[in-house]
Amino acid sequence: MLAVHSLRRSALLPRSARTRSFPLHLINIASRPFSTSTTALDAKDATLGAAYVRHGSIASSASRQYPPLNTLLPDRVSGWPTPWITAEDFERYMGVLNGNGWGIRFSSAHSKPSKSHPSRVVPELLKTYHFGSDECVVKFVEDLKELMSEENHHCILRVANTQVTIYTHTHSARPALGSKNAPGITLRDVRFAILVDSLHSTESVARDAGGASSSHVQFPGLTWDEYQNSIRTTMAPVGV
Ligand SMILES: C[C@H](O)[C@H](O)[C@H]1CNC2=NC(N)=NC(=O)C2=N1
Repeated sequence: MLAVHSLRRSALLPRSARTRSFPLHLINIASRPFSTSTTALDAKDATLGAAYVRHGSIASSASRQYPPLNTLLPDRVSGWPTPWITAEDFERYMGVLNGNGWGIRFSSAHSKPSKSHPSRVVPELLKTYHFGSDECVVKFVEDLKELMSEENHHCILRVANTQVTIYTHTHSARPALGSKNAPGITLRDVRFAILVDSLHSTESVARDAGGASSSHVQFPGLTWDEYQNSIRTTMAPVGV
């Protein structure tokens, strides 16, 4: 596990070696068919790995076309706690995010226990990126660090050789219908995920063969009802 804020800049590539600076130049991410598989992710993260399916191997009987991710970037969110995504947000963003390799999981791995939320289980967006070299991983992580600072939004990174998994949820958040604050997925996470994808695409373009690779793991898509159901069964103690 690698918390980005623990990375020392000196351990990373020098600024002069970098090919991109903010603001982000969003490039087209081609819209691709997305399988509307209704397989729910297991609420326990231990079994989640079993739900991983290689991109392209999911049956595409009910595929839909979604607009390119970069046309969907939500505006910067202000204010805390941030509301959880609504059914409308879910419909608008989750299909296309899922089609681009993002999944939702419920996990207690990245949240602290509190009186109002003893189970610590939190929904989070996650995606695994594969890179062609260590240098690309370092470059990606450095750019991520900058993105987190720009967005004032902090994710968890897991780096395993040339594979980087990103997990994002909003700590200071509020269920749409609940009265108590509880961490969850908000438009901050959706926006962050889209920006990370554009970052990765930019890295791919900036680097020649042997650089970033666009291959990713495809998660099964969740319906809004399945998402709500998982929230109810895993986060019941917070009264949502
Ligand atoms: C005060 C500061 O803006 C907050 O602590 C921000 C920082 N980064 C954050 N990142 C995430 N993921 N969730 C938050 O609630 C959050 N809060």
